[in-house]
This record gives sequence, C-alpha cells and structure tokens, in this order.
Amino acid sequence: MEPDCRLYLITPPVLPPEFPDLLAAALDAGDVACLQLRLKDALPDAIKRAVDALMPIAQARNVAFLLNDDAALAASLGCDGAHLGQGDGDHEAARKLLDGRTLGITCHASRHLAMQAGEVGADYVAFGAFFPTLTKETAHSADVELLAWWSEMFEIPSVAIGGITAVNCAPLVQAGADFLAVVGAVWSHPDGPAAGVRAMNAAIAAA
Ligand SMILES: Cc1ncc(COP(=O)(O)OP(=O)(O)O)c(N)n1
Ligand SMILES: Cc1ncsc1CCOP(=O)(O)O
Ligand SMILES: [Mg+2]
Repeated sequence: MEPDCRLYLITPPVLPPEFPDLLAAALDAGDVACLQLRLKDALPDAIKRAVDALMPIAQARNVAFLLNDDAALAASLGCDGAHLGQGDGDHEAARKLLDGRTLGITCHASRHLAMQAGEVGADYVAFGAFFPTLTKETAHSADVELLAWWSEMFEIPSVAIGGITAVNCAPLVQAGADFLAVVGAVWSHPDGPAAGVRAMNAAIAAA
C-alpha cells in the first residue's frame, strides 16, 4: 500500500555532471512520487537536454516527471506535467496545454489562490514556505492550519514546500499534506541523496 503522504523531489538549482547517477541512486533508495526539474537559470535548450537525460531515469522507476515554470515546454517535451507559480503564465491556458498531464500550482499561504487553482483544474496546490530555506528567497510563510483546513475542505491534493527536513516534517504530515516537496533535505543530506530519501521516507512513515 502507498503511504498517505509521499515525497516530492525537486532537482538542485545546478546539476553536477554526475547528476544522472545521483538521481538514479536517490530514486532507488525509496518511495518518491515525482521529480520536478527546476533549473531557474537555464535556457530552453539546456532544459531540453536535461529532460532527455533525466526523464527516462524517473519514468523507468514509475516516478512522474514534472517541469517547473513552462507548461508549453513540458507538453512539447512529453513531460508528465508542469509546476507553475503565480507568475508563470496563464493557468487556464496551461490547463488546456497539459490536457491529460499533471498541473501543479503554487498558492503560497493563500486560501484564495488555492481555491482559484482548484477552479482552474489544478491537480495539486502547493503551499509554503513552511520553514526557512536556503534554496529560494521566499516572501510567504505558510502554517499547518492552512494544510489542515485544505485537506478537510477539498479533495485536491496539497504539496507542502520550504525548508522541510526529516526532523521538522511530522506536523505537516499530521496536518494532512499529501506530498512533501524538498530540495535540500535530499541533495544536501550529509550522507548523500539516497540517505536523504531514506530519512524522509522514514520520517513520513513515523509521523
Ligand atoms: C511543488 C512546488 N511548490 C512550489 C514551487 C515554487 O514555484 P514558484 O512560486 O513558481 O517559484 P519557482 O520554483 O519557479 O522559483 C515549486 N517550484 N514547486
Ligand atoms: C522552490 C521553493 N518554493 C518555495 S520554497 C522552495 C525551495 C524548497 O527547497 P528546500 O526544500 O531546499 O527548502
Ligand atoms: Mg515558477
């Protein structure tokens, strides 16, 4: 049986040359529901090369492959879906482009944005940041009450993001988060990314 809450892995901001091997080892270490390719400074051509290299590694392991920021590129490259923020284009148009694929939408700490995302047909809503993070400058701070309210009121899955680690994640799982999205907890784990996935899986199971 799959756990109620699952790990959502996001790539590090810059990919080292050995990243395909690191990714395979991380995904082989435990349960990962999806991988988001998030390369904020890369041109479309570099993103395409990364998709070509990494998507087969994820999909061979039954891990959905989502692209950050660009619904049209995600659809044209055959990704399983896209994650869009509030400034990442028109969500309704993206919903049409991603017909049959996953659309996730950033909702910061806003009930209103989350309900709007639901109306547009988002497959999940993402809330954060829950904790201080070194990965992104964040202007919004979310709390567990928001997650609890959302999971009580709506069927659409929620993703929690922002500074989440094996040590601090239990309240998010208990509040009903369907997915925990992490960068640093896996890629910066002192014992390597595979250990990071194992630690997150164990913490989710114990919550
Ligand atoms: C799962 C998930 N949640 C939130 C974000 C943040 O998206 P966005 O606000 O567009 O910021 P950038 O990631 O584009 O810097 C995300 N990527 N994934
Ligand atoms: C992309 C993003 N959006 C809000 S916080 C964040 C960064 C998450 O990374 P980490 O898990 O290292 O805090
Ligand atoms: Mg974005």
